[in-house]
Amino acid sequence: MPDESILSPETPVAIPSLTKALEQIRNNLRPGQQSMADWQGGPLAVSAVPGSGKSTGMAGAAAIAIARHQLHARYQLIVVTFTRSAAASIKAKIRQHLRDLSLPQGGFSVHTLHGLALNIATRHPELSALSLDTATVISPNRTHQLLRASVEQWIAANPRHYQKLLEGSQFDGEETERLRRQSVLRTEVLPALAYTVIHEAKSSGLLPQDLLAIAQTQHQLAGDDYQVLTLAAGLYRNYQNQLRSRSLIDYDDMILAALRVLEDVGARKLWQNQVFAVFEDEAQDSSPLQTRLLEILASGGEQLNLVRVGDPNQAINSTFTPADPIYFREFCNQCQQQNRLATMDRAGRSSRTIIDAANFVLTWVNNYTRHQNASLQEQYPEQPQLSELPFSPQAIRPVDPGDPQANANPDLEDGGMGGWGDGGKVQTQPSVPTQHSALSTQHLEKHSALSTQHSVPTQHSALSTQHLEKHSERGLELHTPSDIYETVVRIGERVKGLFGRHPEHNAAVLVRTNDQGLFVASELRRLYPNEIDIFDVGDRDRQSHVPREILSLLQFIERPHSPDNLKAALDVLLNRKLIPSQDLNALATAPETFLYPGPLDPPIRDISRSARHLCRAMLRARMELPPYQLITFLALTLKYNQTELATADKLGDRIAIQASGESSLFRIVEILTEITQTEQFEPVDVESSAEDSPYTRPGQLTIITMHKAKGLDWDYVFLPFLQEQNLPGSLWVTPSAKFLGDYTLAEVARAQIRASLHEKPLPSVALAWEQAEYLKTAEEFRLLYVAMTRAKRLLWMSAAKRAPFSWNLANLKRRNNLEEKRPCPVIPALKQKFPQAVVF
Ligand SMILES: Nc1ncnc2c1ncn2[C@@H]1O[C@H](COP(=O)(O)OP(=O)(O)OP(=O)(O)O)[C@@H](O)[C@H]1O
Repeated sequence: MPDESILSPETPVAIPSLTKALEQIRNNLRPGQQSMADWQGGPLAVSAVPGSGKSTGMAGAAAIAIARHQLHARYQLIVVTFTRSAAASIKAKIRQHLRDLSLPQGGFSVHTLHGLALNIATRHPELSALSLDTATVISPNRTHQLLRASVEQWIAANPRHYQKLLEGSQFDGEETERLRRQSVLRTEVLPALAYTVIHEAKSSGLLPQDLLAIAQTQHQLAGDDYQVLTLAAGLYRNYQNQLRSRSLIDYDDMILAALRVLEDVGARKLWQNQVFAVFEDEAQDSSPLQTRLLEILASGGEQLNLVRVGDPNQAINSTFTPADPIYFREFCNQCQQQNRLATMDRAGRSSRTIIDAANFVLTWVNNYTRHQNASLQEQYPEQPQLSELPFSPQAIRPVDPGDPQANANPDLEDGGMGGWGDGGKVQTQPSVPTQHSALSTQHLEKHSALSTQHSVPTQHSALSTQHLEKHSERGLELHTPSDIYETVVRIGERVKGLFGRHPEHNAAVLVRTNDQGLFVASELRRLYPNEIDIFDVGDRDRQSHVPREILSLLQFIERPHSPDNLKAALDVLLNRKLIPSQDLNALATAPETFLYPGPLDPPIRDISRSARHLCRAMLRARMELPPYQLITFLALTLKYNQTELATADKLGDRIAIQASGESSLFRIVEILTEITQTEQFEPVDVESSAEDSPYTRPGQLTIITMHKAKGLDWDYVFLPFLQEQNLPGSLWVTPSAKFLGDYTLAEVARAQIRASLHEKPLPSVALAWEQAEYLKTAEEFRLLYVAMTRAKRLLWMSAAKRAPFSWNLANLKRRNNLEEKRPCPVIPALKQKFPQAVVF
């Protein structure tokens, strides 16, 4: 590439060494990535397949743009991505490039979309009507008090409409049934409707009155006996009033507040003058409103300096945000017309077989959906084309020889010993007779049906070893364990074998739900104590343990004479390993004797001394510290790590704002109780670079949901429990709410809002329900695709023959609620296409 395309002719100092260094960055990129590096201005869309190096390419392109345009702290490149961890990782990459180029670090900043919006909104409180000194950001869940209060207000103000809901599709007036229905409506159906609709409408920029206007354009939609959108608009209005009266804001408010700021000409100019361009990663996940924000920031000059990089096939947020993949596809189409679309279809992450399997699934699912679409079209001939296909037809291709990525498209080096054969070996030649091998042998014996069922045992292992030699080279395994317990044993054995040979590699089990993750983690810990290094991300995310633990301790210091409070506090200390194991009930039954014994009380046992000491220290702190400082004190007492301390601080700030000056311990406990009961209090992520990510450490088996796994990769990826019930699954009406009909109000409302946003006619209730189902199915298949494309060397997939309907851990431990389950429809198709990969 000639020098002048790296440093533009306007660049005043064309330093030869800098030019060379920039060229080197560019040369280390693939052709698709280079099109980002060559960007000089104007809009650019980059549609990229999984593993093609979007973030790597964007970091290189960002460094080149910063150097080329001599950006600095007052005229910056803004890089935006979806999650905090992705932001930390791309920031680290850009910093490294700038260090290599000996350039200052001020020419760029990296944000999440919400972080950027909050930044803009809080700098201009007078325009945004949002100030963090007076407002608190919340992310209410379905049972949040705000939603319940909005529902109650609506019921009180709309008795006739409510009566209609109570009557449902049929009602004989029986009193117990009426009470039951009331309870279902108040606690389940209406809060769910409010939760879904408020988020859908608000993040699309619709106000309650807009929703009402949409409802009123439509006179009597077929089947809309409950006037769902009118009802939803009422709930939304109440919610907004509640927020305002309590000085709270939610995440959607932040984007709206930032847009309000940018509507002001002066403020807009101020921001635009500081922004040279915006680079957006994961663009398929942005809602139209978020995109609007970026467009405004990027249009300070003569043209729109906006580079959007994404993969419409990895859009997995469309069922809970309005980030429908059609928006990014549209942007790509517009750019294509101006010859400003680049594609990146080469990817070096996965082995060829894994790439083949992912490509196969993409095509298969589109064909499968086309069929479904055709039959719906027959059912509803008057409606326009239902929806787009789940996937854009973009195939992943392995990289060309000479690619800059070392060891691209890596094969599985498994010594020909992989697969269930590792498990088989344990069965035939148990290693050291540890407690574990006894356990797993016992386990395997329980499952001996699995070997005898399929073939004579010896023949089976011979067969499978032979089999494995072939397919393990290929890096794809398709298992059909007899049930979910055997699934975990197969994973455990396989992981042990692989890590035994390659301790430098990493692995992950990707699950569809947190409950499944909890089950896998608990089974693996039981079967392989201290043998497999497990990192259960769900467990960490339940950092709701921070609010819960602090609450238990505060409740204790507020009412130390309550045996329940003392017991809960001691439980926390024991869980954190701050006191030795002992019978806590014995201590908790007589709090006073335990805490401040009189001269006649029997002496305390040595083992309980540290417990008494810690409890007394906490009670002393109550006397000596102002209430807000107690949270920090307790966090230190619990010896929290860095992330937990940061989370506790965030919690303290949040409570201080919400209590607005009323700083009694009683009030703090009250607020914290509400937070633990109704919110997912998000833990603080302490920044870590991609290389040092806690999710991908060598020798570690990470258990993580498919959603969270996005953007990450591992050498070995296990996808268990691919049952049709979970993937794609189907929308479901709880039996308790069936009196309203065979659909949920929330999904119908969402489909109607979406149709209106996409400027299509509002669908009837029956069709809205079908569309919601269609949307969900498409997204579930994209989720599977994301999960499959996380694997580098081994992709292990399984659909057990027997699985539970619900994944309640207590029931699963009793092993009595398994049912025959059909596999996800992709699995039989994959088996047919890749017979070598089938493991019996
Ligand atoms: N030009 C390159 N040179 C060397 N390695 C590269 C290059 N581009 C990408 N890689 C490597 O390829 C892998 C995938 O890259 P990256 O995570 O950026 O992909 P992605 O497109 O963002 O993936 P996904 O969308 O699936 O999350 C990483 O290990 C990265 O280091």
